[in-house]
Amino acid sequence: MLNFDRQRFIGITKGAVGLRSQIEQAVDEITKKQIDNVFLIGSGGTIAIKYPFEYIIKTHSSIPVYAEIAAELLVEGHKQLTDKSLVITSSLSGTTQETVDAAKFCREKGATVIGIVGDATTPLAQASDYVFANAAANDTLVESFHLQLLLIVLKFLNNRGEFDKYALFADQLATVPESLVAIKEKEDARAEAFAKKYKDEKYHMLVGSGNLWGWTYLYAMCVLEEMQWIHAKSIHAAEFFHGTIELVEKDMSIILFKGEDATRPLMERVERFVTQYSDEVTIFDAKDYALDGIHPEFREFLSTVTIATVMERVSAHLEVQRNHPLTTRRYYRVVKY
Ligand SMILES: O=P(O)(O)OC[C@H]1O[C@](O)(CO)[C@@H](O)[C@@H]1O
Repeated sequence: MLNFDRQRFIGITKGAVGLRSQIEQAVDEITKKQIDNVFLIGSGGTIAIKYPFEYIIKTHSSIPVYAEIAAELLVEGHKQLTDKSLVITSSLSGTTQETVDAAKFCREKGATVIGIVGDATTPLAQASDYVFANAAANDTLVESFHLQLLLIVLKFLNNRGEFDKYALFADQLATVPESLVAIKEKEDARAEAFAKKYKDEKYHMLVGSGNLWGWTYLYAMCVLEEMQWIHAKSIHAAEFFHGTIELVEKDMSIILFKGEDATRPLMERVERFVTQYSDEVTIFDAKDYALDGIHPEFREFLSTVTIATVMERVSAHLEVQRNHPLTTRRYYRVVKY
């Protein structure tokens, strides 16, 4: 496969699931603190990868959960943030200033801070009470962070008596790295065809919901806009009919990310509409991807990793077809703002 190193990918994803015992030990300690609420904090891609966990906690637990953008939290504060809050934050570089500052702010309030990083010596790690480190890069960060977050969040719900199948789930998670490679292999030709067809497309609408809303926001902003300089809008399937609908044209590129959670009918409603009025609808459906070691009832938790692993193939081909490296920036960390 184009620009893909199997061994590196397996090493990173196995590194994430291999943190299981460290995560369980930390979560057991944290649970003893009688946590009242959970804050999921990040910036850009790292808040986007938290949104599925806001969804998972809302739909599986009675504990209040808040997904907060780091810079916004810093200026407005949060009355629910206390010494009984569990804060989960992440930064691959460990140096994104507003994320690091938000972790420090939460710690000053007495909250317990978990930091997920690529390197345990970075500022976010130093600002956290519990650190999970797994080296990754932009092409693997969603898989790495999502797998760790699944272990953290579902173990926490297990300790609260809200997810009794955690041990089985965590055992089965170990099979995911190999499945993801097989999914990439299956989808690579389709990803290449998409990149060839849409390399000069000026605008894409991306629609997602539930577990995949964060991914939809991430792919539009952090990949198409940031890494490819292509205009893109992320639209929640439930909101599609409340505005965006009026822009649909026969030649409008519309990308649908379909997951396997309770919100799937919202995506099906959008699909029925857009396939009638646009000839350029591309569907990436988590249901199409085999996860042999995973019990069907756990599949909804993995939509983000399967879709992200496929879209990494799309990004790899877009970069080549458009002759625009995914790493090129003209402003981000280049100029001051
Ligand atoms: O994970 P880090 O190193 O904090 O980087 C966050 C940055 O990376 C991105 O997620 C993608 O480049 C941006 O949206 C965000 O600003």
